[in-house]
Amino acid sequence: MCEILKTEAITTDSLMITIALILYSLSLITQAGTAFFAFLLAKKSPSPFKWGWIFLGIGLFLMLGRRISPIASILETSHFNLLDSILSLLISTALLIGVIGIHRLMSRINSDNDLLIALSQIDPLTKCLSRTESLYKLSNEIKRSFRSKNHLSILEIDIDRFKLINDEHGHAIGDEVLCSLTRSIKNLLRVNDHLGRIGGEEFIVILPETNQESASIIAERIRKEIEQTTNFAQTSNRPVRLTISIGIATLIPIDSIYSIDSLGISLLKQADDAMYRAKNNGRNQIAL
Ligand SMILES: Nc1nc2c(ncn2[C@@H]2O[C@H](COP(=O)(O)OP(=O)(O)OP(=O)(O)O)[C@@H](O)[C@H]2O)c(=O)[nH]1
Repeated sequence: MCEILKTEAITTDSLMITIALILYSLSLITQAGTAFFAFLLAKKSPSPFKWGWIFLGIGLFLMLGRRISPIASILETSHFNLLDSILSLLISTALLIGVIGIHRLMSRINSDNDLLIALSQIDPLTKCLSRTESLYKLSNEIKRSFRSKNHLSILEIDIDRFKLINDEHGHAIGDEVLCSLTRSIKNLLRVNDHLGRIGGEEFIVILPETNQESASIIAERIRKEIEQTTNFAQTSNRPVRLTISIGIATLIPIDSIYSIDSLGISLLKQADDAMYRAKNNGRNQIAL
């Protein structure tokens, strides 16, 4: 009888030892996997986050000793603590879930960030460049013009009597007209040119490596195309036609005492003054 009880106790003990060993091993594998995952994320992440992941990975890696020592102790002495093995697995699992959670949160923040950057660069209605991005592109092109010693031209385009279009057809049709006009202008530009909306019905075209003569030819081509288009609003029951006035300004890249920002502002002012001259001379024309 005593012998049977002793055998049963030994069997139960071996089972418990096996369970504890399995739990500690699972905990070890989970934590090693988490450390490996953190190193993998470090490789893919940009600088500020990279170091966070590296230190987390190193911490998890060093803590593997805490998972290995109970396994070694059981194998050496057959002493085990079932509760500790359960806790060990719970801690490793919690660490893995935590790392996955932080990774998902950071991916979300990154994609929201990308969206915000895209929104600040693109005009939400017409999908051409926003005013901020247009001015940024302009200062970059001014720098490039000085480096390459090539002329740079800009066009300021303003729709003539756009208020009348809004009043006659409604604001929604007015918005459709702005979108169609953007598409029409884009179709006439080269891939290196930039088109941006800098005001309600005011656009800028940045023409790199373009002198005043070429800029006038491009401006006239755009003006003519818009004048000849028979309808800018497909959803309107009456066709919407329009004309535009264009002011042209050209930068000649000779040594200047002015900063890039002042040159950009002055170029915009020249184009704006030219555009108002075109308006004052009767609209539907280009002016230098
Ligand atoms: N539909 C629509 N209209 C806009 C938008 N932004 C500005 N506008 C309108 O554009 C019109 C601009 O009017 P004005 O500045 O008087 O100029 P205009 O009527 O085009 O006349 P000129 O420029 O002198 O030829 C206003 O009626 C604004 O409400 C927009 O995003 N959508």
